[in-house]
Amino acid sequence: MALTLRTLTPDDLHDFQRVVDAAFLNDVREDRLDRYGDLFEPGRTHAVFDGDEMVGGGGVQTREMTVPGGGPQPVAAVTSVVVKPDHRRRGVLTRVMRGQLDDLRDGGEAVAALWASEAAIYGRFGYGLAAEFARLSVPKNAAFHPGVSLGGARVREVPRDEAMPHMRDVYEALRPSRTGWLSRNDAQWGHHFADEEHDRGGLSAYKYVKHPEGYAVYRVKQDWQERGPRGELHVREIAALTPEAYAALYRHLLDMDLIGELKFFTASDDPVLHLLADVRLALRSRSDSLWVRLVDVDRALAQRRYGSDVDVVLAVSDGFCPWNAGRVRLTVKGGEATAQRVDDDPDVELDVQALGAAYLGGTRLTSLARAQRVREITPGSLNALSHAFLGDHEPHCPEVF
Ligand SMILES: CC(=O)SCCNC(=O)CCNC(=O)[C@H](O)C(C)(C)COP(=O)(O)OP(=O)(O)OC[C@H]1O[C@@H](n2cnc3c(N)ncnc32)[C@H](O)[C@@H]1OP(=O)(O)O
Repeated sequence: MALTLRTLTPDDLHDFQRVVDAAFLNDVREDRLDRYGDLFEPGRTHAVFDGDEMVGGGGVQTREMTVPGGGPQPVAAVTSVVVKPDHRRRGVLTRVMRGQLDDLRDGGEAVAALWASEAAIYGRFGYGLAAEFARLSVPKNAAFHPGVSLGGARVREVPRDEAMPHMRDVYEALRPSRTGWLSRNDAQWGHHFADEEHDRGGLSAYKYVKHPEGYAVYRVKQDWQERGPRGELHVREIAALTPEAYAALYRHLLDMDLIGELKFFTASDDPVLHLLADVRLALRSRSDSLWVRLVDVDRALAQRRYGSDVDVVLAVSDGFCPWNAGRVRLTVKGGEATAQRVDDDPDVELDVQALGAAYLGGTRLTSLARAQRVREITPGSLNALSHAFLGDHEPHCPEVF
């Protein structure tokens, strides 16, 4: 099989959408081929061809992602990585990853990030598990601890048209300080809150809650049982500028009549757990969310800030992007970092995958060392480095892209 790789032209977008549908086992809807067109950037979307047939591909969205202390920074948001079911395990994905990362090296973003459909796929390409999300389920009427203030502002259910501009303002105000949050253009806002019948998975249309300092968006699954209604309220997104607004929005959702339970996915350190008087009422599980790849280790390391001063030489290995391999001195003074290539003896040895995992401050380098993914050479250097990488909150990406 002679495989070739190239980026798309706008004329290829329908074919690419068909490959996406085939790969994700979706029904191909010819009338909906334009639907995601504005999410793909043809010049940044690679496709692999077997002769004339497009058999796989993968895209990059040009976005920003907030990094610890460094605010929003450019990120290559990798999306729609797909191979047709009859062309798998023949290296098509590997060709796409090669093309993407080579292009990024050439003046692109220093960091790439993605959500993985399966967790075993991307480690080999240098992506590390950088963030987790929590799945929470909280019963209706769960009480808050007695010190909680809901403030005095009114919470209102409003139409989508009224909610959207307010949501965008709140999101933008929060984004610079929320590690893992992404910039969203109009198309991405529209896609994230797409609300046609088949987007709903059997649930209601979105309902929008507005607080002067926050918002929540949810769907409902009705469930009329013999003992009374036990509907499910699925929170799509909740964001608030103040603790009072946050508590008021949750109180509104938790006290909704006809509902038995609130279900949502959120940051693994979501304060909602600590709002509850009885934390065990919240059933919770965690899973991987963002996978991060440092495309240019030196630039990426200098792009974020750190929690404490440190001066260590890292011996970095990188099998897939060998330009990153070598010794880098990371020096942090007052939170600001420089990363310079040196010949000095290394203090810590690690793979680029481990650096990607630690990058957002959500995965401790000390844990990675216990998992034999990081090796301390100079005693004490690992603890110092691990501590410096931690952020003041867990990274979270509220949007699967
Ligand atoms: C960011 C995102 O878009 S995530 C979405 C990813 N896409 C999907 O899940 C859609 C369904 N799956 C697919 O389209 C394909 O199976 C893909 C894209 C996951 C893999 O594509 P392939 O062309 O089969 O991968 P390729 O042949 O290049 O495999 C490279 C290596 O990864 C391994 N690999 C590929 N897919 C998987 C997987 N799902 N689980 C574990 N290992 C995998 C291969 O075994 C191979 O290993 P080797 O180098 O040791 O031989």
